[in-house]
Amino acid sequence: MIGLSVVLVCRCMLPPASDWVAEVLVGRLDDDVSRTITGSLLAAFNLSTLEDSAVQDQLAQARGMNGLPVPHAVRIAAMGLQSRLAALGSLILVAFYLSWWSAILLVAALALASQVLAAAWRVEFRSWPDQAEAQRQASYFFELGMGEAAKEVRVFGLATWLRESHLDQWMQAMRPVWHARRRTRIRAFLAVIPLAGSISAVLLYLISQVRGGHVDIAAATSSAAATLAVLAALSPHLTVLAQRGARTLEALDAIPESVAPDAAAPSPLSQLQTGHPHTIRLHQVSYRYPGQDRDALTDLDLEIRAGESFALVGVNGAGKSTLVKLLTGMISPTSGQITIDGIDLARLHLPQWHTQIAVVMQDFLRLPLTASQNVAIGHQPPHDIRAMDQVAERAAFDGIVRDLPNGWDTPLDRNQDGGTDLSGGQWQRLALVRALWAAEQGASLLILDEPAAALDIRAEAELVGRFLDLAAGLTTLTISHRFSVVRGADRIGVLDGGRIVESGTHDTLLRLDGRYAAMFRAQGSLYLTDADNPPEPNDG
Ligand SMILES: Nc1ncnc2c1ncn2[C@@H]1O[C@H](COP(=O)(O)OP(=O)(O)OP(=O)(O)O)[C@@H](O)[C@H]1O
Repeated sequence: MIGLSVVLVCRCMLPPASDWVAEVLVGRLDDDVSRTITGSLLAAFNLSTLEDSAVQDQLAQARGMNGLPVPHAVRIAAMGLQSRLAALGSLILVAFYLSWWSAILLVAALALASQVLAAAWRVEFRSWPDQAEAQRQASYFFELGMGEAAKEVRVFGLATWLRESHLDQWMQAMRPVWHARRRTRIRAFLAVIPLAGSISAVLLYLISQVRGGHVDIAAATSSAAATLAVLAALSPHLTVLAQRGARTLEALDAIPESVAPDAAAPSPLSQLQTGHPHTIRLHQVSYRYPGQDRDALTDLDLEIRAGESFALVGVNGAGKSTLVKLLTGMISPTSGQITIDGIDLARLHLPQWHTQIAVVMQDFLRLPLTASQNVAIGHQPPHDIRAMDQVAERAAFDGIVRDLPNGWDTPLDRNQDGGTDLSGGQWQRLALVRALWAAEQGASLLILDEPAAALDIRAEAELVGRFLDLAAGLTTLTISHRFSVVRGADRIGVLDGGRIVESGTHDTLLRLDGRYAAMFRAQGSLYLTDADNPPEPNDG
């Protein structure tokens, strides 16, 4: 009797106890999972790793897209454990009140049904990982319509196309799963027949025992309830799901290695001398994006001298932004070498290199933070806001700050209390102020990649000119399609077919009458048709 009481008490206590343990574990795992995924992603300096579709699939698996998120798996494992222990309790009751052979028959039938059903579930789950790409695509189409492209999608009437593309990818992902599900349902149905037969046989035996007076009514009631409760233990999907969770855990474990192999600093690291402008050399540098069949840059030789303002021009797709990504260490050359003051960039500690760079990209950051935080991002915030005022004044941003409801402390985000937004051109000015602020903090290489394309041509030329004056003495790399912006640089390089095909001052290149001169004339002739924009080429 004591043994039985223990079994009953354990059965009652088990669910809350295992739920509690599971929740404690889930709390810890949730934290670990998000730290591993976001931590690894943010630690990855190499953008090509993040763009790699194999890494994308692995990330999707680690998030549980094709299996089960790890925390859910823990809850499911706890439920599986509960149902097994509950079944064990029921079987002990059957063995005690009725007969050992009844319990053994139920165990055998339960094990058989569980095996067959688990195999059926496995077939279905095996079809999931192959669908990672299609599922990602489906989510992409959905998010495109909801996120940054929401305006264009609607204006261009792309909603139907997006919906159909989303559905198409989703069906492509789900069809094999549904097919596997249909195939396994019949097997699952057949698997429960022996179990149902065994339960019926035990119940019939129980009735015969009651009629024969061998079992009293209390024992009969307990046995009947326990026999039927065995069915509740038939939960093989819980086991299989928990196993899927274990696979998710494996994918999660592999992430730091595959996403951010570059996060571990190369050894031995070289120390860059700071406090002066740097000379950058590219020696026979080639770069090919993963999965592409041709180079974006080929055997590129280039020297940007310390303190020089260098400008790069080239048609769309010539490789200008790729060069910026290489110089900032976001991608590594497929072959060749980049050196900074003679030190291989691959051997520099990237965070240290980044303190030396101020960059204004085409798609620069717009953060939902205050104006001053947006300027100081990545560098020291001002101890005294007057220092930032001075930088803003030099970049003609002071008027914009004055017009903000709360000056530098205004959140540049309409969703926040007292927040506002800037126009595209004002944001670009802010990005330039950010670069100047970085220079104040010690950055000595300024990279401007189409720095003010949202401004009109005169405002851009005026702003970039002013910016380059302020940055005099630092090494600057300016990329622009506008000749009014690049013509003032110490040296201009023309990038074509992945190589620098011409370089020199504006005047030298015009005299050369090559690619630069042709592009300059072409742009000039366009402006000649616009009475509001004075022609520039003739005065070069
Ligand atoms: N993430 C990427 N994956 C694959 N190919 C890419 C990727 N980014 C750029 N490319 C390709 O590399 C080449 C160089 O692109 P890049 O963006 O460097 O040109 P760009 O000179 O900056 O062009 P633009 O003037 O239009 O900004 C192009 O052929 C482009 O299609």
